[in-house]
Amino acid sequence: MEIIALQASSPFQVASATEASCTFPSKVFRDRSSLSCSRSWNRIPDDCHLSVSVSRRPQVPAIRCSFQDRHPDSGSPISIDFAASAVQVFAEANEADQALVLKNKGSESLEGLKGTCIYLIGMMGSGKTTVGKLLAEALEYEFLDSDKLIEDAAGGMTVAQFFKEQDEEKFRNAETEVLVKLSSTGRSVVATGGGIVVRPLNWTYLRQGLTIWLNVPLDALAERVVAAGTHTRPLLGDSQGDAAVVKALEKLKAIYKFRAPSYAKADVAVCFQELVVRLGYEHVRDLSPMVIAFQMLEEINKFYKMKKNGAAAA
Ligand SMILES: Nc1ncnc2c1ncn2[C@@H]1O[C@H](COP(=O)(O)OP(=O)(O)O)[C@@H](O)[C@H]1O
Ligand SMILES: O=C(O)C1=C[C@@H](OP(=O)(O)O)[C@@H](O)[C@H](O)C1
Repeated sequence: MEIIALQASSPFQVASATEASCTFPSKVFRDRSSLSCSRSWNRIPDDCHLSVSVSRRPQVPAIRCSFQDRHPDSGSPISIDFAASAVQVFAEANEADQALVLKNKGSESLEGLKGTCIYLIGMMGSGKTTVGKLLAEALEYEFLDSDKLIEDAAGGMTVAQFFKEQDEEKFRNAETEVLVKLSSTGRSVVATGGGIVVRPLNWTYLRQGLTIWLNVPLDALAERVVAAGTHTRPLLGDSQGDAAVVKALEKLKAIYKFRAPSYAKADVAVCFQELVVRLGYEHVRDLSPMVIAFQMLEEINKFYKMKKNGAAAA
């Protein structure tokens, strides 16, 4: 049997509970880490369609399956091993299984975290609050929202009122004060305000916890914040009507340009665009909060594993 490294392959797609398929080579498999191919052949026919049976066990971090057939041209035997990444398996599981897996995964992460606070950072609308709540539940951590803590400290004044009646500088001072208090706590997932990263002083406190950046494409953010109403996010102004998404996107672009290097300082990042490609989805809106929370836990575990290996090697 001729064995040649596979050059082009496609996203591994789970079609149903028991069927998965992979079509060569019309689509390019972009995430090589989640596909391993033990054997291949020298010319892959354009229309070669491979079907495999998959054991669906979401509790298992990754599934492997193998496929055996004959090469359509030469008739020689072929054998291919696939491995789907953990998030691919998770994304295909039903909600009840996902809840269970998230809980198990959360328990696994506790060993590395050792009670460390988690600070979620990212642009406004990136899902820090939505996903943060799920993450806190999985870890049995407390969920806190820095905007909410600022509002409470200001006697219930909303963030939007704060910007209107005082100014951004005073809001940022209040934000730092909240962060100072938070830095002496543990076992919390904190959804921070999108602008917390710009003050270098804030990093002194953020660094006492684990920072996770939710890296979401700006066009998806613009859609979300307009759907939620831009009046709640004073830096975007009040964009309404047909051009609202376009206007919000322009503002987000300007803000992001300035902040991107600060977000990139996070210990861990979850890149939504990468996740979309890996899962073979069309759009960021296809990523459920559960899938994002799962991927966060994956990244947290990876981070502490690398840290442990680094310490052992030193
Ligand atoms: N994965 C997601 N899928 C769909 N909608 C989402 C997702 N994450 C967040 N949202 C929606 O986007 C808006 C902003 O989310 P939120 O969690 O408040 O962001 P942040 O706290 O980062 O500002 C909310 O209306 C929320 O329901
Ligand atoms: O990006 C920012 O500067 C801000 C984001 C908001 O929080 P969210 O990121 O939770 O929307 C809030 O703190 C305030 O409107 C300022």
